Amino acid sequence: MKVIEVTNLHKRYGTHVAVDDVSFSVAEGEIFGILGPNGAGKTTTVECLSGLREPDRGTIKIAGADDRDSLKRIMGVQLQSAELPEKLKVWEALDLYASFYGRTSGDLLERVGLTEKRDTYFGKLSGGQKQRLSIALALVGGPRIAVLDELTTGLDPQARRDTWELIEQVRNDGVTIVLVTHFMEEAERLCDRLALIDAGRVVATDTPSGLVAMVDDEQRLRFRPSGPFSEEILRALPEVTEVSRSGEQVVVTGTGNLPHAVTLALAAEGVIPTDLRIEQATLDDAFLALTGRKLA
Ligand SMILES: Nc1ncnc2c1ncn2[C@@H]1O[C@H](COP(=O)(O)OP(=O)(O)OP(=O)(O)O)[C@@H](O)[C@H]1O
Repeated sequence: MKVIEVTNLHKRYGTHVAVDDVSFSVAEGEIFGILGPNGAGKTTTVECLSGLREPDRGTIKIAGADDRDSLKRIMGVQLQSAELPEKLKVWEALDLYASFYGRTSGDLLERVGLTEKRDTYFGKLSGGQKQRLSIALALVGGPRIAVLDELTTGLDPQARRDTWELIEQVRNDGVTIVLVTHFMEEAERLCDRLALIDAGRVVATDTPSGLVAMVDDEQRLRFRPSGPFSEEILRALPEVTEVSRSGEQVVVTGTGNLPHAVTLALAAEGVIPTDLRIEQATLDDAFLALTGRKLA
């Protein structure tokens, strides 16, 4: 079932078109990503989605939300770099937000792993803890949909991974998630489907693997052979398009079930591919092919 349907969304700031004819839909229970470089129009899109900005044109349908009040109940929003007063304690922030919805914060602190920080000032939290709190604040109204904007920007790799796990837990609890990001790795790891957006336009919408396959299903294998062999045995395989050497390493490019075909052919010669690495095209490659630009 579709819970969000955006059709031909358009938003200008003065003469600058920030969002140009954007359409996508989000199914219940999905983590739907909006991935694109800085300035692509991602934040403007989700601000329109959450009723914080009025679009110039286009329609936005949120299942069950016919007015602003019902939208507020259905959708929880965490906006980019939302700051709280330094001297607000974690529990005070949660209670304050809960009061907006006439609710209590329940076990949210525990769910986001901040129980021990309940009496800590916002200003004393680490980047990752601030982000955990902002997820808790987006969830405090018990929403069916959570919109999370650039959640892991500025976090170290461990804090980023912890936040990803938390987002997955939230989804497992039945919340549909719209995730704005400019990190390819984050989109690949978390999103069921995503819209690639560039200069205000959606350039493609699909699963991460579908987007990559759209561009290129070529893979590259790198390995060190355990002994000498003739490269011709690999060139003869229908899966292989190219074989080259880089020092001691053999690099094989091809399609289909390339790892299986190559290891089998080598095994027949008594050769083991050691330090075997498989490199596949990434979302970055897909973005580059679709827009002529790199994501990062
Ligand atoms: N309030 C505003 N007034 C004027 N221009 C704006 C405003 N907000 C955004 N813009 C411009 O609109 C374009 C889209 O901005 P938006 O913040 O939606 O992009 P984004 O993809 O979220 O980028 P980022 O990842 O950098 O936040 C940018 O060129 C930005 O400079």
